[in-house]
Amino acid sequence: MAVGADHGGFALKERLAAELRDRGHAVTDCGTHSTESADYPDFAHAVARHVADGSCDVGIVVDGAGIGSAMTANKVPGIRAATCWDVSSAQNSREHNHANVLSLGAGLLGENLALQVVYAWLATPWGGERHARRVNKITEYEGRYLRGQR
Ligand SMILES: O=C[C@H](O)[C@H](O)[C@H](O)COP(=O)(O)O
Repeated sequence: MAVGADHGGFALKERLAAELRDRGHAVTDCGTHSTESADYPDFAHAVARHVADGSCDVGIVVDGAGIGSAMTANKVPGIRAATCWDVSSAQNSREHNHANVLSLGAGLLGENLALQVVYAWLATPWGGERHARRVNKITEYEGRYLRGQR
C-alpha cells in the first residue's frame, strides 16, 4: 500500500506505516518526512497515482482533517477516496463504495482510533451486488468528463 501525509498527518502516518510494516504489509511512503509545513495535494496525489497505476493496491492519506487529501485523490481517475472518522464509516466506504484510498484527519482522530479505523478498512471486503451498479455509475460519470462529455 501507499501512504502519504502533510505536516499535520506526518506523525500519524509514521505510526501507521510502522504498525502496518510490523503486520507484514509492504508500505510505500510517499512523504512528507518531517513536520515542516507541506502541501497535502502533493502527497495525496502521489499516493493516488500509485493506486491508480496499480503499483499499490490501496492508499492511506493523512492530513489535519482528512478532507483536502480526499479531494485531491479523487481527482485522479480510478480513485475512490473516502474520509473516515470511525469504524462504521470505514466499513461502509469499503463494503458499499469500494474505496481504494482511505483519508484520515490526524487532528480529529487519536492514534489508537486511527489504527482501529485502518484495520477495519483493510479487513472489510467489497460488497458488490447492488453496490456494484452504483460504483459503476461513479466510474461512468468520471469517464464522461475524461472524454470531454458531461
Ligand atoms: O484538509 C486539509 C488539511 O486539514 C490540512 O492539513 C490543513 O489545511 C493544513 O493547515 P495548516 O497549514 O494550518 O496546518
